[in-house]
Amino acid sequence: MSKEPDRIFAQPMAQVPDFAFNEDVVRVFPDMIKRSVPGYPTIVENLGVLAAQFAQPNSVLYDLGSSLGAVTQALRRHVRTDGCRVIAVDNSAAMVERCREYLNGQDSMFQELLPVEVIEGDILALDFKPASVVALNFTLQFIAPDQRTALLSRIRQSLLPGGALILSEKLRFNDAEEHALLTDLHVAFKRANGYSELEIAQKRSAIENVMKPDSLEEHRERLLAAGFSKVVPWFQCLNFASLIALP
Ligand SMILES: C[S@@+](CC[C@H](N)C(=O)[O-])C[C@H]1O[C@@H](n2cnc3c(N)ncnc32)[C@H](O)[C@@H]1O
Ligand SMILES: O=C(O)C(=O)C[C@]1(C(=O)O)C=C[C@@H](O)C=C1
Repeated sequence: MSKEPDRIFAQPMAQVPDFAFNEDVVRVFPDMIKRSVPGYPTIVENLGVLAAQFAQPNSVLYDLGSSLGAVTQALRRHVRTDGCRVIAVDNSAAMVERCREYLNGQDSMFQELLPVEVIEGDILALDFKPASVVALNFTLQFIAPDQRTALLSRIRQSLLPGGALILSEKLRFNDAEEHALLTDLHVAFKRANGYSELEIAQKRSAIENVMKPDSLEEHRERLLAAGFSKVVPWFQCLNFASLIALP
């Protein structure tokens, strides 16, 4: 994986453009996401551990909004179920190209990994195959809010008995004091990881139009409305959380 440090927002910008998963972001993405999302390495590795418990023989494991394939690689490290294959989907051409390179690297280092297909495409237009594990790792927050229930319903329809959706998201909080505290602590986390006040402020304006976090309550209600029967949070670090949703 690229070790290039994220300096995308380090210089003052006259106008901060909306955040996009372009070439510049792809180059620094491993560094950016690790320094921006508290608990990210723990979530990714354990997503593989969880997936191994839900994987059903001869089914598909989806990594939706796969970026550079960190989740796909974790699925391939942990899932040993017969006949499973991974389908990773992302609509950023730059991400998909680099993701394929990294997965070729994983294939050359390890034997007997699950087969994987990386699709460049919109997850809203995906024709889902019967799946036992679907991972949405910090992807739903970038989907237009009015499209989210329909997407989750389609995922629910594709899930086999015994399977699970694993959904990780940045959260907002309905309680203003809780929201302010966890937002401040997230800023402290970024500062501790070497981001300047300018970088933090410019990144905030870049993502505010494109990334719309929901509260835990909204996630729970929407997942139930989409047909899931049970929603179990398994991880939270500051304002970032991951949930298991059972069909
Ligand atoms: C924060 S990143 C996901 C990080 C990744 N899952 C990981 O764990 O490293 C969000 C990704 O979702 C992708 N994305 C956003 N909207 C999408 C859509 N409609 N269809 C497919 N991919 C999408 C972006 O291109 C981006 O790569
Ligand atoms: O909230 C922030 O400041 C973030 O940087 C979060 C976040 C994310 O949650 O996906 C936003 C964009 C990048 O993909 C990396 C991290």
